[in-house]
Amino acid sequence: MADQTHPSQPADPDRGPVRRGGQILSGAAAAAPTFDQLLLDTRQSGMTAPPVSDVASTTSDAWRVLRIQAEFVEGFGTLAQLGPAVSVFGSARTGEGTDEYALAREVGRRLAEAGFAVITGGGPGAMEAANRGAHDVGGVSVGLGIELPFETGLNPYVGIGVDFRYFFARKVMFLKYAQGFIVLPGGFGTLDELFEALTLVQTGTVSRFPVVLVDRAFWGPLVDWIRGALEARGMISPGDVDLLSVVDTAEEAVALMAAVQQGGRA
Ligand SMILES: CC(C)=CCNc1ncnc2c1ncn2[C@@H]1O[C@H](COP(=O)(O)O)[C@@H](O)[C@H]1O
Repeated sequence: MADQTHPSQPADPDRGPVRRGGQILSGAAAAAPTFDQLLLDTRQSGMTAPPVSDVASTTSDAWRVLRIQAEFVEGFGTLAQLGPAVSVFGSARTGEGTDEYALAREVGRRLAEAGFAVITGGGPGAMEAANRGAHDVGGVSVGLGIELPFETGLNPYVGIGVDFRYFFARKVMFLKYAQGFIVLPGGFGTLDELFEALTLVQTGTVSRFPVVLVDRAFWGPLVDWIRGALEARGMISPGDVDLLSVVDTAEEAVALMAAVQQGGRA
């Protein structure tokens, strides 16, 4: 079978310690699958899907629902009192010292200065920078961490942190406790978070929810493709693309959030 190992997901069981659920794990414990893998990755060797008749495995999937439920309870409990907040997404690989990092940090700072809590995925890169910006000015800095098969952990600028085992539970929190999304340049994870929000706004599941893309040069080709392919071929309605705002600066992005918060158009 072809090696499908992702460069950022070392499969070596002898790798160094990893941090999961607030614990430092090493050796066999570090190599053990995450809860999300056990639930979803039934094709990987050692985690084969049970035959339908395997009552014990089927029951264990059912029991997993209780753990999932506990995750929602913890998230709701921690975030219920947050006040106005904006979720900021962007690449986990954005390096300190780059323009993208500075932009994310400025977004975090300006959001905090405007009275918003800053919610991120709690990881490195743009997430760290946005948390850091909020932290710089004494703002509320939230990290919703995710257990991953390789080393991760909440960045040091997270003030309120919740560690999730299931991606889907964590995604509910990004939406439920935010007044809008600011999306910085990023990869698959960022696109996933962006398109989930857009689908919910498009279908009217959430309303008055601004989705702001920062960096025209980066996002412009995607917006052009949405217009030229999705809209042109009738896959979305005319005007759906306007659910996205595209700006170049942190100042513009935060001003849009503040305007919607004060009763303007999303
Ligand atoms: C160096 C590395 C890959 C670390 C991964 N550590 C992570 N920690 C927390 N959230 C993450 C991580 N990777 C991806 N995400 C989620 O996916 C988005 C970034 O994914 P990407 O780098 O654009 O695709 C983030 O907004 C975050 O919610």
